[in-house]
Amino acid sequence: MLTEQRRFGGSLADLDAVRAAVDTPLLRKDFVVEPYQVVEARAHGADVVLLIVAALEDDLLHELYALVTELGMTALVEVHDTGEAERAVALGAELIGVNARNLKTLEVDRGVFAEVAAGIPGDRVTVAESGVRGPADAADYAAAGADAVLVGEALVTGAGDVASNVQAMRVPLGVRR
Ligand SMILES: O=C(O)c1ccccc1NCC(=O)[C@H](O)[C@H](O)COP(=O)(O)O
Repeated sequence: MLTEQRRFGGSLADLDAVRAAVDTPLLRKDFVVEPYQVVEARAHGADVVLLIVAALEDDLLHELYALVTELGMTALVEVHDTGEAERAVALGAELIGVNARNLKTLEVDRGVFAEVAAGIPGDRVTVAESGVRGPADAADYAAAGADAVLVGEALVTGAGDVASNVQAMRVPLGVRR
């Protein structure tokens, strides 16, 4: 759930509404830079908190990661390049997202996933984030080694309803490298 309001129009109220509606694990997707945002995420029912390496000095990244873990949640540690991936790996992050969207320009370059994921050990769960337009992009990310994809826009702009769009993006295990 996007809770970032200024650039992406999300809110904690949206998180509350979805928490009330589903039992599945919920990600708070926001620019988390303060411990209180982690506590707030827990209070609003999130199970996973996004930590964006590019936005966090190492000390703060470690502090927030420890707090997420202490509160019984999981951190999705997001990276955009190989240097950031090294920091995520050194942190001990088990769930690492490679975001193909440049957060400054908002442009997407799907090729970034394969480049960056090459430096992430196989015992970490990798998430390919952004730029999935449909099942073919999900399959391409899987073939490049992604364990999961994070999809936003295509779920609501795709041909079917959200549930059938999600279903269509499920990739058979054999497609993974
Ligand atoms: O991408 C981020 O790191 C991010 C952080 C905080 C708020 C919003 C952020 N990105 C925008 C999105 O959530 C995108 O919709 C998401 O990356 C999915 O991309 P797409 O499937 O291309 O809509």
